[in-house]
Amino acid sequence: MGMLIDGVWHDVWYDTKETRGHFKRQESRFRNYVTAGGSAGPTGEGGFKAEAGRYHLYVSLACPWAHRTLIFRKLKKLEDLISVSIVDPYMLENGWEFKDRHGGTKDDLFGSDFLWQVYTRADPNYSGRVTVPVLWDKQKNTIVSNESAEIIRMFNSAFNGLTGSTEDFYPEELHEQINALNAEIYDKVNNGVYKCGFATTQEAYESHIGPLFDMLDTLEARLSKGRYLFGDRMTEADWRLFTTLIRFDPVYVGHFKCNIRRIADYPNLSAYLKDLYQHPGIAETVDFYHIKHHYYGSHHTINPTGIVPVGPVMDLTGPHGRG
Ligand SMILES: N[C@@H](CCC(=O)N[C@@H](CS)C(=O)NCC(=O)O)C(=O)O
Repeated sequence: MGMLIDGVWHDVWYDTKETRGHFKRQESRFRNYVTAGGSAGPTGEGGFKAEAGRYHLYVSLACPWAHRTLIFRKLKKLEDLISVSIVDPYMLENGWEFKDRHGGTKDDLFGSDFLWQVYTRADPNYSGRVTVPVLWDKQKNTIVSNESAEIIRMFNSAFNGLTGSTEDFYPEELHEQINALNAEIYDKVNNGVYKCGFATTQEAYESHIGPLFDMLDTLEARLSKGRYLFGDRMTEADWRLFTTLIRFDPVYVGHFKCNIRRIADYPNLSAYLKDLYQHPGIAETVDFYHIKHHYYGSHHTINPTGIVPVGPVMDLTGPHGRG
């Protein structure tokens, strides 16, 4: 674990001293958008036109944020258009690495050993964390974006003319409602589990675990009324929630101490999780080896022995009853 300071790698853990034990996630730095015609998106610069073979995605199969982008690449039929490299599950003193083992790959573009070398290719003086996912432009030789929430929106619509896939997971009429629900789920659930797990004081941990489970209770009730978060309509909000739910019982309950209840204890959330897992193509994007080995094996401040628990037994393939 570490970060780049003026283009030089430093091995440092998250600093929670100034925040009284609270984990604060850093804002993503590269914020351009790929668009159908290459015009600028809501942030960043223009010039990133949707083209087959032009973009490359760097992901971790362990990371819930990167997982969103792999799901959208699958749902929107982008696999032949956008290539992928997968980092090693373990993120240690050199940060994310390319090791070509356990289903991880080498850096297919540059043969780098470490992901930070991809960041310094885009900006030799980059300062900040070196995170996945990264969307790379092979033409301009730079990073388009390292913000998953924005990458999935590009995937949702920018390439439609090339793929013919017009399914819309961010429909215009629901923009406001989706944004509002995303914000709450992000704060209390997606990032909430990290705030519990990376807290370094009892007080900080306890201040985040209540809101996390209150929100899961709210979502449990909401999912008793409709198949998806917005009734019959599957949206990006479902997929953003999915990547946290699928990691919850195997990792967040134990490793991040989010153990008031398991997802398995919530009838609607657990059936909803199964339903999404069984959606065509999705199970292939879920890799429990990477998920478990990454968290339990990379965070030595939390799990010094690095031992990866064998359980839990999960039933994701049985009937979900939500059709
Ligand atoms: N806001 C970013 C967050 C990405 C993120 O934090 N990824 C984690 C992995 S789950 C990471 O790469 N962490 C490395 C670090 O913080 O040094 C996004 O959603 O794309």
